[in-house]
Amino acid sequence: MSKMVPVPGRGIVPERDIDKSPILECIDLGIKFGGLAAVDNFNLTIGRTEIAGLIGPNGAGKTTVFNLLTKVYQPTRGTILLDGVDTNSMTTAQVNRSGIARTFQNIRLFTALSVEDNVKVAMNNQMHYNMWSGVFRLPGYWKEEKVAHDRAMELLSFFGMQDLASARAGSLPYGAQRRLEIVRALATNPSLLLLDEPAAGMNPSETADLMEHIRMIRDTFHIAIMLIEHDMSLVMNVCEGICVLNFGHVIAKGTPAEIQANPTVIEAYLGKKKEA
Ligand SMILES: Nc1ncnc2c1ncn2[C@@H]1O[C@H](COP(=O)(O)OP(=O)(O)OP(=O)(O)O)[C@@H](O)[C@H]1O
Repeated sequence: MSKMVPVPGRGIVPERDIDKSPILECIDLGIKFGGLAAVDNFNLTIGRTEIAGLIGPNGAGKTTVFNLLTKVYQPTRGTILLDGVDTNSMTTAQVNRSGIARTFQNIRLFTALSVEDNVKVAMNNQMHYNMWSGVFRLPGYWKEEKVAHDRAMELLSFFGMQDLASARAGSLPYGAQRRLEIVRALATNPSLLLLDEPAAGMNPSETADLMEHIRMIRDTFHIAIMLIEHDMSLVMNVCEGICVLNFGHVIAKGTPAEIQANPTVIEAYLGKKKEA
């Protein structure tokens, strides 16, 4: 884990990312549903290869932040800069092509398709053969198919899932389905990977394996990862910077050690958790 250092205007940044511009900047981001400000005055900067955590009690606004970043929701106010580019006018698909991929709290796979096809469908935004090549199975189609197959197998191997390539996605055990979701997100070639409760429903050994893979993703693909997670041991072990939300507001930002020692956080979140 790289040392976190304070940089004026950017908060704390992993030392290795200091000379690189941030991958994500949220400036005064907010959204209202009716009268409720689900997220308000949200400011956060994420370094190019940072593993960042977004935590907070149930209903704090964490998933809403992911929905704003991926343009499922249009912000009521504020700006999102992805690699320095304002995403205001972008659709969800455009944001994905520009570099943000996500997984969901509830698994969303094509359960009737094979594991490999699930990955290939995710790659679709990068396939270049035209319709006629596909319909008539022309050489361009087969060439792209080979590239897609090789890439899918490479990504599946990363998670040790290559032998499951032809299995039906819906037949996989729960933990493997969660890993496949991450593979599908990686297949879109993101520069920022958003993971919404990746350890939910996993047993302790699967969670430990996931932690290892989150670090490996960062080190292999050199991308940033932002994760929402209720499993505090995972968050405190893998995240370099942590942002804490409560009732839609950022109540703390800092390193795992700073967050664990922050009285406001303990009162709002960790303290409550311990009492439960
Ligand atoms: N589409 C919507 N319409 C109205 N209210 C919404 C909508 N989406 C979210 N909210 C509200 O915004 C608040 C934040 O919800 P959100 O799902 O972002 O919380 P969360 O921190 O992800 O919670 P959890 O940990 O339980 O998943 C909640 O009060 C929720 O009811």
